[in-house]
Amino acid sequence: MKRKLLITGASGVIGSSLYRGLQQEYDVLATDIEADADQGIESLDITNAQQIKEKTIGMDTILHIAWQKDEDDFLGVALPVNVTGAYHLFEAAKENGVQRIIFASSNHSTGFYKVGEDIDVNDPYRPDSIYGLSKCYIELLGRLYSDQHQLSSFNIRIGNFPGDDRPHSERATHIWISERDLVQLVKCCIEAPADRKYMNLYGTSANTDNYYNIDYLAEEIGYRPQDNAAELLAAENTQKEQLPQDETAFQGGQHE
Ligand SMILES: NC(=O)c1ccc[n+]([C@@H]2O[C@H](COP(=O)([O-])OP(=O)(O)OC[C@H]3O[C@@H](n4cnc5c(N)ncnc54)[C@H](O)[C@@H]3O)[C@@H](O)[C@H]2O)c1
Ligand SMILES: O=C(O)[C@H]1O[C@@H](O)[C@H](O)[C@@H](O)[C@@H]1O
Repeated sequence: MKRKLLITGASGVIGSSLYRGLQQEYDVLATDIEADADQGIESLDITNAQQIKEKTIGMDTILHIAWQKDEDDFLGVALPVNVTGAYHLFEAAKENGVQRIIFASSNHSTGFYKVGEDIDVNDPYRPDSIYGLSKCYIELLGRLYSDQHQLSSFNIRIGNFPGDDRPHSERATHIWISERDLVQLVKCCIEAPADRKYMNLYGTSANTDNYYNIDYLAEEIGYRPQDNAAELLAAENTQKEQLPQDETAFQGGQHE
């Protein structure tokens, strides 16, 4: 029987790619705040605890992608929508015996490390914004629920996924992830053994000069990225120098 997968934020840039890429293999319930009957996307607002309780019944895995763009407005958006929504989701998952939540976290949870600094996925958080900080909070919500309850929690710190499958800045070439690599990575997270209770990982393609070491993911969860931003640019004769440069010294750079 196919695994039952709930996707939140399925109409967005990342959500729609993942919905497309995963719907053959899994029994997907695709949701977003805006329903889209033509695409098979049902309405689910992550701030509505009751709706979340209903939609998580019988699910094996939740792919939590929904996010209201917050422009670093903690009190107005990040806290009441994104943080609160994640809390409702973890609570409902616990009550309904969901096995794993995979959360679309971000490189901005550690974006204040300097360019050139080698960082490991277990290094301390260094959010570069209120946005990044709320990602840290939700990652730790996952840590708590995995330690305290039967829930497994995976946080993918996604690099840069612009939607047209190519990097648009010099900075992006260090953290870019292609659509097929992201789909593969999420499948690896879904299929990782059930006793793997908690995992943080960076989600990028196999970019030359990647900011993060992701090689160990091949052995740990079977992730073997096929794409590389530098090779893609070389194939189309674009030099990195021709792309917009980021003057900040921090890995999180400008919010693109
Ligand atoms: N695109 C990237 O480069 C990137 C990188 C790192 C992390 N992320 C994370 O991935 C996720 C998706 O990013 P995206 O680029 O696809 O953004 P997006 O804005 O295209 O998608 C977000 C989706 O969430 C939905 N949404 C908003 N409020 C909602 C609510 N209250 N309830 C349910 N759904 C709601 C929106 O309608 C939208 O379809 C976000 O959590 C983002 O932080 C994205
Ligand atoms: O760092 C980046 O490029 C990306 O980071 C993600 O967290 C944001 O959701 C996305 O809008 C940015 O483009």
